[in-house]
Amino acid sequence: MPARLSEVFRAHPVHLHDTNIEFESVRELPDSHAWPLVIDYPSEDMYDIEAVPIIDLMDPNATNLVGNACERWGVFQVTNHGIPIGLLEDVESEGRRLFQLPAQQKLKAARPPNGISGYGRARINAFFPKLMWSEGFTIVGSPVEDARQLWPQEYNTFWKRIKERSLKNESEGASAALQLNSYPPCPEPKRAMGLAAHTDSTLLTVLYQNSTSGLQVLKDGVRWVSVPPRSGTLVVNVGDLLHILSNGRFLSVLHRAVVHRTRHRLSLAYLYGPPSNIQIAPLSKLIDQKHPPLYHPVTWSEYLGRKAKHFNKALSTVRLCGPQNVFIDMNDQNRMKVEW
Ligand SMILES: C=C1C[C@]23C[C@@]1(O)CC[C@H]2[C@@]12CCC[C@@](C)(C(=O)O1)[C@H]2[C@@H]3C(=O)O
Ligand SMILES: O=C(O)CCC(=O)C(=O)O
Ligand SMILES: [Fe+2]
Repeated sequence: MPARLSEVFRAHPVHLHDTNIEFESVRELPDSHAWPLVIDYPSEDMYDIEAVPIIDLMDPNATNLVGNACERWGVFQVTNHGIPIGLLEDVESEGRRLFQLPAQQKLKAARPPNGISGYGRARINAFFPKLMWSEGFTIVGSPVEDARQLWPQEYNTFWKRIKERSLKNESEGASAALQLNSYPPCPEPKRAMGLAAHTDSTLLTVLYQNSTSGLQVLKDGVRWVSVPPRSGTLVVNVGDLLHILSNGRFLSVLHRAVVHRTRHRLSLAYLYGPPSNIQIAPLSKLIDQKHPPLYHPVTWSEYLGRKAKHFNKALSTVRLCGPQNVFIDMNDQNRMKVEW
């Protein structure tokens, strides 16, 4: 089994870069990118009855609020998080500069089929018959070599800003990936998909979105709820590893990104997990006779391998047999939620 994140996909190559389009110049949605009509596409006259909780991290009750949000939603937004907005805007503008490059230039830093870092489509494209209306750039470790390919003359600006401001590396006790996502304007947004429904494999994902909406989360398995951007606010998603660590008490949230007719959306996802070779198992203090462990121990590396093979069914592949007192978790018919 690979120990480092960068080695995970050697055994799970995906070939995704053979048909690339210049999104900005396309006037009609090509058949390759035409999905069935998007249900719950956000509309001006539709408002959500329930909204994703917004939590002020300086609130004395913040810990409880976070716990409740993780149990009910698997997602919440935070204010007063201490991350300077200027830092996020700097990374956003570097991302914008990258995605504005001509396709041929970006492809010089293409993520190899068996690699983790670089430019390209989200790996999850491999599980769908249609292509997504987005492009991404994944950074694990230093992006210096990719930056050298993208901007041979002045690669320093990009990698210094990204490295100094946003990445922790594996030697500092955690693993993380930074994912820059770009969703160009789309001629037929209701028939396109920016990023299809998925859960993240992380412990937590911290997401910054520019001023254009697009992120939606599935609530109670029945409706897509939009998470509109609010200045200075970050979105936090519960990932599959936290779902396992909490023995199913916290829900990894199914989410997707829809696209817009005229607006270009950018998001930055900080995908945070444990050191890649540390085993994650349900916490012993959550286990008793009424609550037996529901998941096998698994490392992030192993889990990413399962995700690469089974995609949204990965969580059920590490599932042990269920307890007596369960009901089907509406967020995903492949898994179950425990009654607490
Ligand atoms: C560490 C990782 C999590 C991730 C795969 C990756 O290697 C880097 C990109 C991450 C991302 C972002 C978009 C959605 C996602 C499912 C994908 O295909 O790439 C996630 C992966 C994940 O959380 O499993
Ligand atoms: O762009 C978004 O809002 C979602 C991005 C996302 O889900 C991801 O990068 O994993
Ligand atoms: Fe995600």
